[in-house]
Amino acid sequence: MLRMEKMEALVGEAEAHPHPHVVVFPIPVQGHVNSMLKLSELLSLTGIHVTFLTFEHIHRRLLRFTNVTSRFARWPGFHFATIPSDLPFDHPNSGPQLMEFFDSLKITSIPPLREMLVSNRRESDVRPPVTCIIADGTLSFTIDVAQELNIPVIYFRTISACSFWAYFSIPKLVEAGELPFGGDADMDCPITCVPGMESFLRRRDLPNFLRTNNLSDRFLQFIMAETLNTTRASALILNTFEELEGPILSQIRSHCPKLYTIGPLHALLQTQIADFSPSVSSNSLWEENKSCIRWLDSKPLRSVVYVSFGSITVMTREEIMEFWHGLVNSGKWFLWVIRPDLLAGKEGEDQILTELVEGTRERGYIVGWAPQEEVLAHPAVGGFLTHSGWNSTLESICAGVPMICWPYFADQQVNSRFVSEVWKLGLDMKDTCDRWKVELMVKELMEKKMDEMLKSADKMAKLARMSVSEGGSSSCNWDKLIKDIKSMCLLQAYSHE
Ligand SMILES: O=c1ccn([C@@H]2O[C@H](COP(=O)(O)OP(=O)(O)O[C@H]3O[C@H](CO)[C@@H](O)[C@H](O)[C@H]3O)[C@@H](O)[C@H]2O)c(=O)[nH]1
Repeated sequence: MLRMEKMEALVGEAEAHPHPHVVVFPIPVQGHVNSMLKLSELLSLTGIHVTFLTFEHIHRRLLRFTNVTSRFARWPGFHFATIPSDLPFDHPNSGPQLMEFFDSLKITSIPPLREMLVSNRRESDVRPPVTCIIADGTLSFTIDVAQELNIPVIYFRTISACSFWAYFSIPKLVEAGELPFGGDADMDCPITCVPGMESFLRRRDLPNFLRTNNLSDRFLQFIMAETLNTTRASALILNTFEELEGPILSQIRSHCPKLYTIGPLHALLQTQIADFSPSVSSNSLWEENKSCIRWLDSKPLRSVVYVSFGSITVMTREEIMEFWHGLVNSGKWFLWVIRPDLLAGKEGEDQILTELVEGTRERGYIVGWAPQEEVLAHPAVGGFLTHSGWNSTLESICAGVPMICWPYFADQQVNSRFVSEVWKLGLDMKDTCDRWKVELMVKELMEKKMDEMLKSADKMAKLARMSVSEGGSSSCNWDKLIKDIKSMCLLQAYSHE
C-alpha cells in the first residue's frame, strides 16, 4: 500500500505530466454507445487520450447519422478503434437472441482487444500506452485481458443504481426463497429482501428475466455473474446522482467502495462545453427527423405527450394498436417515435404505418427517430410515455417532464417502480397494455395530476442541474475520477520502470 503522502505526491506529479490513455469500450447498443461517447467527450476535454473502441457497424452508423467526425476532431487525443462485427445491426438484442448477442461480443472482441493493447505497448505506436480501460459493466472478459497486461479496468454501468442493486441482490433473493417464482405467481406479492427497497418492491418490479422457475436460465446467470464481477474491477462509474439514488448508492458502496456517480452525463457535458447545443451533440444510430421540432413549435405549452420506447423494444401489432387507440382517445396531442424495427416481425409493416400515419394526422405526429433531448426540452412537451430505459429516464428527469412508464425488459421494471413510488415523477403502467388504460393514464398525467407531477419533476430537475454544477456531487465526483485516472497512469509508469 502506498502511503498517503506518497500518493499525493504522485497525483501532483501526474497532474504536472499527464499522459493517461483510456480505452472506452461500450456494448453496441444505442443507450450504451450514447452515454459512453459522452463520457469520452468529457474525458477528452480534460486532455486525457481516449480510444473509443466500438464495432464496425456502429462506427459506420455514427459516421452516417452524426457529426462525430468534426465534433471529436477538436480533441487531438481522441481516436476511434473498431472491431469487426459478427452480428448485423438489426440483430434482436432482446428475448431469446440476447445470449447469442453477448456470446458473439465476447468471441469477436477478445483477440482484437488483446492485439490492440499489445501493439500499443510497442515503441512504434504513436499513442501513449493505455493506462486504464473503462469497460461496459457487462464485459468482464476485458478484466481478464487487461489483467494479463496489468492494466486497471473501471466498470461503467449504463443502468440506474437501483436496477444495478436489484441485479446484485439476486443471490440474496434466492437464499431468502423469494426466487424463483414462475409466470403464474402472484405478481403483486412483496419482495422484502432487497435492502433499501423493502417497503415498495413487488415481484412485478423485479427485472423481467427473473419471472421464471428456471434459475439456470443462461441470461439470468450471465447478468448475475457479470454484476457480481463488478467487485473485480478497480472502480465503478454510474450515470446517476447522489440526490436521486443516495440510499441505494450507500448499499452498493458496502460492496463496491470505489464508486463514482457522475450523472446525468448529458447534463454534465452541457456544463463543461461553453457552446454546447443538444442539436449538434447527437450520438444517434438512426437518422433524426427534426421536422417534429417545427410541429412542436405550433403546439401550446405542456400540451403534447412524447412517446418513445427506446432503441431495443419490439412490440406486437396488437400492442401498437392499443397504444394508438389509447393516445387518440385521450384527446391529447402526441409525438410518437415508431422506429423502423419497432414492430415484431415484418408482416403488415407497411399497412400498420399507413394506418397509423393516416389516422394520426388529427392529433399526432409520427417519426422514425427523434432528436430526443431537444424534444424533451421543448416547452410544448408535458409528458413522456417511455419504456423506462435509463438514458430516457435521466433525460426526462433533467427536462422536468413527468413520465408514464411501460417497461419492456431488464432494468426497466425497477426504474419504473422508482419513478412512480419513490421519486413520484410519473405513473407506472407495467404489465398492462390496453387502450382504456393508456387513455386513462394519459389523461391522469396531462390533466388531473399535471400540477402535482410538474412540481416534483421541477424539483428533481433542479437537483439534477445542481449535481453537475460546480461544487455539486457529480461535478466533484468527476474531478475525483479524473484525478484518480491520472494517478493510475503514474502508478502504471512506475510499475513499468
Ligand atoms: O427517437 C429517439 C429515441 C431515443 N433516442 C435516444 O436513445 C437513447 C435510448 O436510451 P435508453 O432510454 O436508455 O433506451 P435503450 O436504447 O433501450 O437502452 C438500453 O440501454 C439502457 C442503458 O443501459 C437500458 O436502461 C435499457 O433498458 C436498454 O434497453 C436515449 O439517449 C434517447 O435520447 C433518440 O435520440 N431518439
